[in-house]
Amino acid sequence: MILELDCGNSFIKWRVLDALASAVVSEGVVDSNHALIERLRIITPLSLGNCRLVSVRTTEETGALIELIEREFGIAVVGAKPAREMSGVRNGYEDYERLGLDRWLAMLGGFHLAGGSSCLILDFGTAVTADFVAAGGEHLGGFICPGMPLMRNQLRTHTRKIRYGDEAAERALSAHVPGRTTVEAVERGCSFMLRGFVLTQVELARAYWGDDFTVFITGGDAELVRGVAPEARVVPDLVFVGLAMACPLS
Ligand SMILES: Nc1ncnc2c1ncn2[C@@H]1O[C@H](COP(=O)(O)OP(=O)(O)O)[C@@H](O)[C@H]1O
Ligand SMILES: CC(C)(COP(=O)(O)O)[C@@H](O)C(=O)NCCC(=O)O
Ligand SMILES: [K+]
Repeated sequence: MILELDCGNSFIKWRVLDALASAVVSEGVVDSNHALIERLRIITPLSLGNCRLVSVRTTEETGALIELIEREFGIAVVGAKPAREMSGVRNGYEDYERLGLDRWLAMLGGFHLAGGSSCLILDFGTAVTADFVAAGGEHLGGFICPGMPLMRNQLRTHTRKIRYGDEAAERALSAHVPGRTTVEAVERGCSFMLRGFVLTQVELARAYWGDDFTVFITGGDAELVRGVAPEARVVPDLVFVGLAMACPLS
């Protein structure tokens, strides 16, 4: 079996594939290395052969996780590395190593799923990112802005009177009418910021490519913007699609 990990700034997304990498055996989201190990230990039968991962965390943090997995399961861990060019996509950053690896893999995955035509990749995690890949594979660059967790936490930390818990936040997002409580006003307001971001990015893609492009939406908060661009493909495992391309096993 193959263990796949996507280590973002807030959460570790994990999944276990069967030995042929043809089916997902188990998957989930955890908030710490410890929770990951605990969660994996209860999968039976578990016979991991190898592990591939992508991380946007520090070298130290990523190294510690790799060491932990190697020790715990006795398997080799392969980490995705930055590249100037891969699978037909050319990294557009002035310094290609500075581009977030999660963005890079989502681009590889998106370009592949789009069959090599132009695509716009939107990722709604701790941060929100947009990346533009033209037909032919040239990465034009992208945008980074705060995601839902950062926006709501900024309001909670930098104002005196915006205070609410996670459960109220979740309830508030069941509708999009103007809020009549603080939690509704903030959660729905931030959600509209994300939705507005989708629209402006799609507008920019249209200016470049007319109607000839595919929009991909991924990341933990993808559901908040689903439906804003009805033509968009919501692909929760887009980073994993790219991870398999960047780190083939065997
Ligand atoms: N099952 C889930 N577990 C944890 N967070 C989730 C889940 N589903 C949606 N989310 C939301 O996803 C966001 C984090 O997205 P994610 O892509 O995991 O971020 P990152 O890659 O930066 O760690 C948070 O706002 C969180 O509330
Ligand atoms: C932009 C990001 C913070 C997004 O991380 P995430 O929200 O997925 O945790 C990450 O891709 C990153 O650290 N990138 C390096 C900076 C850059 O891409 O320019
Ligand atoms: K991410």
